[in-house]
Amino acid sequence: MLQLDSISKTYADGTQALKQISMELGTGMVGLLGPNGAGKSSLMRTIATLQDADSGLITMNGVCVRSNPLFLRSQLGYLPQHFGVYPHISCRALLEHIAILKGLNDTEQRQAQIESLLELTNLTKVAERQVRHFSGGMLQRFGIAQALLGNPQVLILDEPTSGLDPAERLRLHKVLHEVAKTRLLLLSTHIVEDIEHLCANTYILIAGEVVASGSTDSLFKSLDGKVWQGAIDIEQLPADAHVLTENLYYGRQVYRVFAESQPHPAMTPVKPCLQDRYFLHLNGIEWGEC
Ligand SMILES: Nc1ncnc2c1ncn2[C@@H]1O[C@H](COP(=O)(O)OP(=O)(O)OP(=O)(O)O)[C@@H](O)[C@H]1O
Repeated sequence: MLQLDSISKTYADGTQALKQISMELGTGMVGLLGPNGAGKSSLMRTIATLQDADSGLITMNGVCVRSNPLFLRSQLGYLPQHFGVYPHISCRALLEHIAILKGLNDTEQRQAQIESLLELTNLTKVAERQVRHFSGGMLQRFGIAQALLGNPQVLILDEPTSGLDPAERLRLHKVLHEVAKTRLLLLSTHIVEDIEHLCANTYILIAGEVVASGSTDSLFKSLDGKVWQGAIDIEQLPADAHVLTENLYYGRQVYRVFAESQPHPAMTPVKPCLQDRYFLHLNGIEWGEC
């Protein structure tokens, strides 16, 4: 549906935010996982046609998006990382206002769509409340409802779960899962659990580059037999063993380590997870299969 070929972007101050990004995106939820400053928002804004790339190709169903931005915009819903709302207006009235701006002119159809989006995002009961009284999670669900007005085939969400408490995050996950059944949903996040819960396919973006991509489970299953865990003195690790993460469990420092064979007698093999693969790249660990 949406294809990116070697997209690059350098800002006026010389920051190279995107380096030769290529992606093939079909229906369903696709995760874009990366740390702060990786280029996620730059990529989202570029795909959403809010800024142009310096080079490369973006096509939507075969149509060149960089030269026909309106073609994608007419099928696009976008929720930026930070979005503003008119605070002194009810949720329903604001959706109505945005729907009209989006050109939903048929009153009956517009209202039916608003009702179904309120339902989908669990906002029906609070629809008459002013959005300024909304919690962070409600505000994000409102953001998704407004992005879905007009039934776009592509939905881009930039870090929608940032700052939400665990219960709100799970509530939002349910909404996103539902929404992605019938469209492409590109989800940018630095939260590994978001991707684990939601995305069948993932791109890992670090310093403007896609360093890994594929089905989410294949990304970490390839580390099978190479991840070890234990509370050891890391000075005793051999040179070809690399610390992925260190965690405290009840005051004890426990390391997860990447190594082709058992790096220390006190380390046991553990099932790899997406976080292991993510930290492999974040820590700049060289591995032949990356
Ligand atoms: N308008 C801009 N002008 C100059 N540099 C920019 C601009 N926007 C982003 N950058 C820089 O580009 C790089 C990528 O930033 P971007 O916001 O795309 O990353 P991100 O992965 O979304 O990070 P975060 O999660 O912190 O928002 C960073 O070094 C950032 O400082």
